[in-house]
Amino acid sequence: MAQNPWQRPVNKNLWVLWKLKPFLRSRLLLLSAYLLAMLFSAAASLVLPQGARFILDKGFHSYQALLWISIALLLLGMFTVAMRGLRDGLATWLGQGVVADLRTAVFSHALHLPAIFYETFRTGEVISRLSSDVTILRFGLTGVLGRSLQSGITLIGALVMMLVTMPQLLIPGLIALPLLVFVNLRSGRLQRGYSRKEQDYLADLSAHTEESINGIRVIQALTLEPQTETRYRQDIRLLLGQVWARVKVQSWSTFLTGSLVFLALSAMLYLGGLAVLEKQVGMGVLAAFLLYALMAATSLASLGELWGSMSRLAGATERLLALLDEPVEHGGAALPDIRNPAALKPEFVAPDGAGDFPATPAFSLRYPARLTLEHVAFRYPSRPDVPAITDISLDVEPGETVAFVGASGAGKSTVFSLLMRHYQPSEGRILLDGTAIDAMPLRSLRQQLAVVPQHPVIFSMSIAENIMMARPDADEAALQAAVHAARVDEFSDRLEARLQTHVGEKGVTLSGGQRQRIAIARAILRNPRVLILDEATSALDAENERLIQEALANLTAQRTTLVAAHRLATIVHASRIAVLDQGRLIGLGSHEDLLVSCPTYRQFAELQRLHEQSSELAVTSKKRA
Ligand SMILES: Nc1ncnc2c1ncn2[C@@H]1O[C@H](COP(=O)(O)OP(=O)(O)OP(=O)(O)O)[C@@H](O)[C@H]1O
Repeated sequence: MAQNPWQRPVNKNLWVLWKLKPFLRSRLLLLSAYLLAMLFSAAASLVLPQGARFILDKGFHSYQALLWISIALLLLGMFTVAMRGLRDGLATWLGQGVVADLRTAVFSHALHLPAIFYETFRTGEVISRLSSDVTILRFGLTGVLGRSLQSGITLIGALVMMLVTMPQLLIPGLIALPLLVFVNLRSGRLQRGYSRKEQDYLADLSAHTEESINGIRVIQALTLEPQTETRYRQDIRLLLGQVWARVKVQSWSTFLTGSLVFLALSAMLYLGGLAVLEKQVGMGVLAAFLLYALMAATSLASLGELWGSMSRLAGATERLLALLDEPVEHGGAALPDIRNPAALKPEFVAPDGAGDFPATPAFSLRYPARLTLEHVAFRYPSRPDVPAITDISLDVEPGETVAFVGASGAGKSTVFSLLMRHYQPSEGRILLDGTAIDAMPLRSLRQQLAVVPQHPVIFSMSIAENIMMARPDADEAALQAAVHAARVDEFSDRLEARLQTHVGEKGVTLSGGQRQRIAIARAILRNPRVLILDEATSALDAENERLIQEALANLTAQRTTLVAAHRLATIVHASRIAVLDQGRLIGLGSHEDLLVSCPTYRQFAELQRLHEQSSELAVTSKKRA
């Protein structure tokens, strides 16, 4: 995994902006039109002071001259504002387009980042980069392209015109110029540092906000509101500290550059006034010179701003591009090539293995898979000294159901994660029909599997949409069949909008068991070759579990199934049972065999029987009461 951008060395220069070049490449025509509009706009504003010079020196000689010069000035002014409008419009279009592409690239990339990335990188941080850094980029880029770039050209033009008009008056300007450049460079550098930290603190704040709002029920239940509020206040204080530091530098810089500019302008006015009094030049020439000087000063101020915003832009760009540098899942879908933004269009995204397996597989054309684990060992990257799985070998026949049994933390879910290729085994390999899963396109592999997890993730949409995610083009009959088989209709029929009922964020309006039923319906609809049930019925009551077990029995009969379960009722139906203990496979066989050969299993079965008996007793006495 690449270095966590959180700890990346701070980029000290603006070259990072050069990396945005690929995003401009696909917009060369727009870029050329923008550059032309900007050049015309700069040239036209540089001609305007000449109009003032003519009016003052020649305009008062005759009525006709005054009229013609005024008309010429009007036309020039209109041309200038037209070019300016065009420049701003094109700049916005260009800037927004670049940012939209970059944002899409980062989001697509985030979709393909491996599990380990999300273990070390807070989701709130990713969201903050995609929101606040993108906002900085959006406004910054549009501003830089809109005004500031032209300022550079105008500054050079104004200096040349000043040199041509009254070279001797340039001296105060030439004295002030290096000082102005120094102040701007210094403040730009300081602002960049503060701005980067500001964004880091903002990301921290977003991450904490997200964590707190997501865990609001736990916070309220543990009455942690005051501590959470204190942490939030601390985050805000840190953030404001950086903002204040940056604003202080910004204000000082504005004050110093403004003072220097006025000093230089006053000196020019005085020296120029002396030349007019001594009749060396006309009023018009001095007026034109002063207008150029003013133009140069405002351009310089604008360039100062450009330096500041380029610094902020560099920080935001660096943070976004850092995400793009993170390696994606091994064998993951083809990534959008940032050098080719055309690749960001949907048809280019994730073509990997798409043809290997149809998205809507007709089950009759399929066959159950053979699954083989060969000396598989694994340690979580975030905990490399503790083995999670040690030397597991297992051959699961096509259509067989193998139940994984073991204490909490024995490694059941880890085996499933390895099978889904969320992680790579540290040793050994996993084969599907004799092919190492590493060698398969990730998409093909995952299209053949379906997992019903212990804690299903439900999205903020309707029940039907949540189920259809498993197979977006399934027809109504298939949906209804899955809904019925998973007993979703048992609760959806009681809701006013039935399957169209919106379930709220993360399915908050549903019970744990109802969420599990939706997840089971997804798996039924997906119709996979290998079904993984990771304590899929743990949140169901006995009655519903019995009903769903029937549906699951139909489902598992036709495919290879791996089950992690605690309840004996589920386990005894499996063809074989794999007993795990601290990541090792310590027993494999039927329920009856293991009762004889595996003391750990015997103990487990005994405990389960006692547990189930006491649950039944509790239910019976509750019913009696
Ligand atoms: N993301 C992770 N990073 C580091 N260690 C992990 C991670 N996930 C699980 N582990 C560790 O790996 C071991 C196996 O965990 P696993 O979740 O596979 O157990 P399990 O048998 O499924 O447990 P349960 O029945 O409680 O779900 C445990 O010691 C656990 O702490």
